[in-house]
Amino acid sequence: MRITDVVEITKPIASPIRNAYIDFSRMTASLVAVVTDQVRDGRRVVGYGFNSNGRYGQGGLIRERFRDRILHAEPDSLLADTGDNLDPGKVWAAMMSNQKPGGHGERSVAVGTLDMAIWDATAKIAGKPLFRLLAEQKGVEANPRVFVYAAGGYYYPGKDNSALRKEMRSYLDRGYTVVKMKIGGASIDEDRARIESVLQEIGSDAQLAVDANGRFDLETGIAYAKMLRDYPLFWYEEGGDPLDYALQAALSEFYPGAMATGENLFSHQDARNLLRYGGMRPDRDYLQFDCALSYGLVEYLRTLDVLEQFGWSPARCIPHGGHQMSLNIAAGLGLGGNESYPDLFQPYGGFPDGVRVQDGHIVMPELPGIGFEGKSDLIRVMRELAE
Ligand SMILES: O=C([O-])CC(=O)C(=O)O
Ligand SMILES: [Mg+2]
Repeated sequence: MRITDVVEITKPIASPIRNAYIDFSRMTASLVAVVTDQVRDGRRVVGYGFNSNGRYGQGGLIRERFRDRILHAEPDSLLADTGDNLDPGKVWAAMMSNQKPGGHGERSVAVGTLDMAIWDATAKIAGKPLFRLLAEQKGVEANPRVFVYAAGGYYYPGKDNSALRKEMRSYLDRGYTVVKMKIGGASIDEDRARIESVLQEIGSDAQLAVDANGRFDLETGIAYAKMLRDYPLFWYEEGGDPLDYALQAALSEFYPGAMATGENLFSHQDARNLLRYGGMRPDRDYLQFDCALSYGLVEYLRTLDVLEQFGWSPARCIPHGGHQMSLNIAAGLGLGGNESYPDLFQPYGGFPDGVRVQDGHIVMPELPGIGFEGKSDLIRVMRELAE
């Protein structure tokens, strides 16, 4: 068997929203297809992938570098020892040949996008949902019921606190028990008023997480920590620059509640440095590494090994990104849950049709691969690319 083609298209996922750092008015994402010569249920096996929001499409890197490394590799060198399926680890090694270590830049997004498609193809060839395949490989029991929380609460032209409350209420109406909003894109007094307004709205029906998107310097991060600790929040996310581990450690001295970070760390080495130097607390904090931005699941498995080495449970991981790939990892390998953007970044995010959030959880359907075929608006754009 072999991979016969790798195709990429860069698609807009623009919206008028803004966090504390960027707006999404020109945001794009790469959609990729990895075409194989295999046929299952009368259809050619094609694996699909896309990168999460926030880092733009990676068409240049995918088309000019990584695609060729896959297609020029000796086909048998990409296969499992059984010879009847791909080995995602070997495809990963082919993509990363002749790459220096460190300085991860955005090549990790290009590789993560392709890696998603390779795992999709691999699980489809095996005829199983990816989460079942992962649990089997690891020798653990899969749990198809996954915690999800609703991320939104962006700054938006003309959006006042009543619109923010209405947005959060709509997430509760859709079954979520944790909601997230942005902070750091307004004054601290305004943000306090926004938080109080949302807390009043959700009452005891749900909990609130807040996300500063890495905006704060140490002084501002501490000022926010002191303000935020007045409230029973689910977590305080990404206060300062993602690579400033000393800042993260200092913030935790001022914030006794749960903190979350990691969506902008793109390698297991960066993850390890966060655990070494970031003062993160394994009994309460959350890690948000997103495989689609950070060299894919082959690398995420290394990151999970690092966690284990440092005494962290995979249950402390709730990845960024809101895609079905991380849902599979959560269900297969026991992560604590996954992000979800109920109203944003469609058709890429979200769940297969018919999956409903109940009591803050979804149940994974038994679809071969990642499950894209179960989401009609998504599989339509995927098939336009390669079938
Ligand atoms: O606004 C963004 O870039 C997305 C983000 O941080 C999140 O989902 O946690
Ligand atoms: Mg975030």
